[in-house]
Amino acid sequence: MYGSGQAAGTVNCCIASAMSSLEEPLGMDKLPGLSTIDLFQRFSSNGCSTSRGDTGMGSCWIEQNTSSSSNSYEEDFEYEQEAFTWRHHARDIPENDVICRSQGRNYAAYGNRCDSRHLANLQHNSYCNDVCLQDITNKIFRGIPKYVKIVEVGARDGLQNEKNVVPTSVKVELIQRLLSAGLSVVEATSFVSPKWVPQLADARDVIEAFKSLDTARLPVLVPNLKGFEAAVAAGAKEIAVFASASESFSKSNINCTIEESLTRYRAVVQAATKLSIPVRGYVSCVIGCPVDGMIHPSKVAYVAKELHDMGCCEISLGDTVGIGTPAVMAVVPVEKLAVHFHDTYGQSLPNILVSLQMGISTVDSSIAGLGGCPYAKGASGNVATEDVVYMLDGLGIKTNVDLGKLLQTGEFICKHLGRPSGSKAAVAFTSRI
Ligand SMILES: CC(C)(COP(=O)([O-])OP(=O)([O-])OC[C@H]1O[C@@H](n2cnc3c(N)ncnc32)[C@H](O)[C@@H]1OP(=O)([O-])[O-])[C@@H](O)C(=O)NCCC(=O)NCCSC(=O)C[C@@](C)(O)CC(=O)[O-]
Repeated sequence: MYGSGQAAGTVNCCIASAMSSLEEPLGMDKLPGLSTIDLFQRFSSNGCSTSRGDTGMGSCWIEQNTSSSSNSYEEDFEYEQEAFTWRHHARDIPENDVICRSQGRNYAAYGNRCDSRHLANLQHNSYCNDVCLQDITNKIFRGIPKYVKIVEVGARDGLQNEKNVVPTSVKVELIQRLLSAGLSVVEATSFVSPKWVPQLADARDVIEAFKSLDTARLPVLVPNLKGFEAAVAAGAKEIAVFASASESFSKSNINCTIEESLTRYRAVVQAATKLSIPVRGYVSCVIGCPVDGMIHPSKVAYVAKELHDMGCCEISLGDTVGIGTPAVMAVVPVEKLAVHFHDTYGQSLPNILVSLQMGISTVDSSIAGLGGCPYAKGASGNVATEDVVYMLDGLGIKTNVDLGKLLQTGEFICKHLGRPSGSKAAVAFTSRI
């Protein structure tokens, strides 16, 4: 049995509409049964009640004191000193001032536009009793990690699908900004065939730009020994190999079978181990494949185990959690697992929540929700890093990422690409400003 154990009992909103990270919608019968109403009723009976008819995630107003609904910004301001809130009130805010709140912290940007200087000086006023917040979080999301490592994949996964070539200088600045926003791992590029992914043909130049930056963790994708050697020559200190749980996707993505890819990766991991270079392993299409349809969890577990056994220190799953992940957890320690969601059906955040409940504490995401795989038709961008950080902030989970700087970074790359952000949080903050 899979998909019913670990996730049961708490986060249901995630489950109701969970779908494949790439294409396949999953039936309700495949998902753990949970009850939102039950969750919130139980929660309310513990001294907190929901008001204003909000019960949805992200807009849950949980009162600690009885309070009538207030109509002014000042009232909300005072009220929130004692309230746990995921709801953001913007009533009666002075015209040119923007108050953006997250988990009892106010990010205040003064002025009538999203100016980087203003965002850089965001005021962090702690209105919320952290202890209470943690207590509430613990009740709802029992076992949820206190810290989540975000692996930012925007510069690689996000850009690889871009038709117009992004100049190397823009890629380098994007990576610099992501690092300065506090992201500890920024996947920088891929050493793949430039015929297959022309956008990343400048991989060497991108990595060389960071050669002197010893502390930055900038893993790169390599599909074979040739890519590995080029990556090492350029100065890469961490790599990732990428296998698939779907035969068809493996062929279309790296032009070989799953077994052939594992043989290649064994050689790569062996070479990397000799140089003490850590290797991350990806498993793509772990639920659905646009061509092969549903993928059996045992296949996912097999590929994940092979990658783990050959020496990959972390396995990132493109998974709809609740189905495939438990099968993998039986063969790979949970602390070595990461989740990697494309937001094709808008289910990434709830899926991440369920992943956290299962004990996973590494989440891949992409700035401004950029991305999509050129060899997975229909797969949209990754879950936006801004949205992940906003949600984790709201849950009181540490990421060490500065949301203000992240928003600026998203603005920077979207401006360059000439398109709006794929991050809901970024759009919301910008529309207020
Ligand atoms: C794997 C190959 C190279 C096989 O491609 P192939 O055509 O089968 O390779 P080949 O060995 O026959 O060589 C053909 C040519 O490519 C060259 N070549 C061979 N290897 C390299 C290399 N490393 N770097 C540069 N050049 C290379 C090689 O030297 C030769 O050059 P030529 O003699 O014709 O001039 C190709 O299929 C490829 O590069 N695929 C990469 C596709 C890719 O990057 N996809 C996106 C990443 S995966 C992803 O996004 C999913 C993930 C990870 O995010 C998780 C998720 O979302 O689920």
